[in-house]
Amino acid sequence: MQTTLDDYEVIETIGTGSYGTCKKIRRRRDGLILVWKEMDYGMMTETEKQMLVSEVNLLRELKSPYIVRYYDRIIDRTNTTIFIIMEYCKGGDLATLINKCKKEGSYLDENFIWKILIQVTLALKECHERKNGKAVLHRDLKPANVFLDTDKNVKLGDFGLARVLHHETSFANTFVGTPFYMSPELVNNMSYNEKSDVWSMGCMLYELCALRPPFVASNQAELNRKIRLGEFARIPLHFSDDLNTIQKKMLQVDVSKRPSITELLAEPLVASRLPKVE
Ligand SMILES: CN(C)CCCNS(=O)(=O)c1cccc(Nc2nc(OCC3CCCCC3)c3[nH]cnc3n2)c1
Repeated sequence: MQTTLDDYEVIETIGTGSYGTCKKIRRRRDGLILVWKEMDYGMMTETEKQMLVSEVNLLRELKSPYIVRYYDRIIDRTNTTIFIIMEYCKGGDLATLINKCKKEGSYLDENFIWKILIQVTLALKECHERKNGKAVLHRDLKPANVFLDTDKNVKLGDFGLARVLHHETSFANTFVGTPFYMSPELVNNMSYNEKSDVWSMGCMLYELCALRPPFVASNQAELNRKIRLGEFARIPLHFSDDLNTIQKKMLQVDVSKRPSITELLAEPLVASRLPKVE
């Protein structure tokens, strides 16, 4: 049934993303804690609004324990705002966790990093499997978009929203952060594909270990050059050769040599760590 804003009570603002504000809310009827993301569609063209509607409809279909659960959407026409209601992830995002480790001068636990790798890969598998012919590519995989629940299980968030925002006219597109995770094919203006998400995941895995991205530069041209070259130092020696091996496979500049999600899940180092299907 269609819910209204009155069915929820705002607890606090969690933060502001590239598309709008994220608030922690409580569903009045049962006290369930959720979040909503407010997006002002007032400035969007008809095409962008259509894209937003289709992205939200795709979000509804993504059902995986490793993807932030979509609950509902409320459209407030008077303020041209759409509220997308989703599962609240108590553990926060990985960007916050990485910054905490940097400050403390400590590394993340290797087993925790493997767990993140496995769960993000399973989340992407769910998305890449064609949903009635449409694969949902994340396009904006980064630590700030990976959340943790109470048991420190991964919850991939903000799916699809990235695509709406990468549309030329959208305001957000002009002020997004440095694209450290941009794949070589994107740098070379080729099309984004499923293996581009694997590249971004390789960059994220590197950053979880080294507490900095594999390619760093002070400007876009320099960053593009480094990404095209694809050279980076080994992850810290603190981490195993196994983790280093799998991480290097994901950062293959040549797309044909880079594993797909399915090939990644078949890698012995990964397959041996997959949750047993109950
Ligand atoms: C901007 N950073 C400093 C983060 C500040 C805020 N800390 S934090 O690490 O995200 C944090 C702290 C505690 C709980 C949660 N839970 C949470 N957050 C979401 O989005 C956060 C939002 C994403 C866009 C940018 C602003 C923040 C969710 N989306 C769907 N479920 C969500 N659950 C997040």
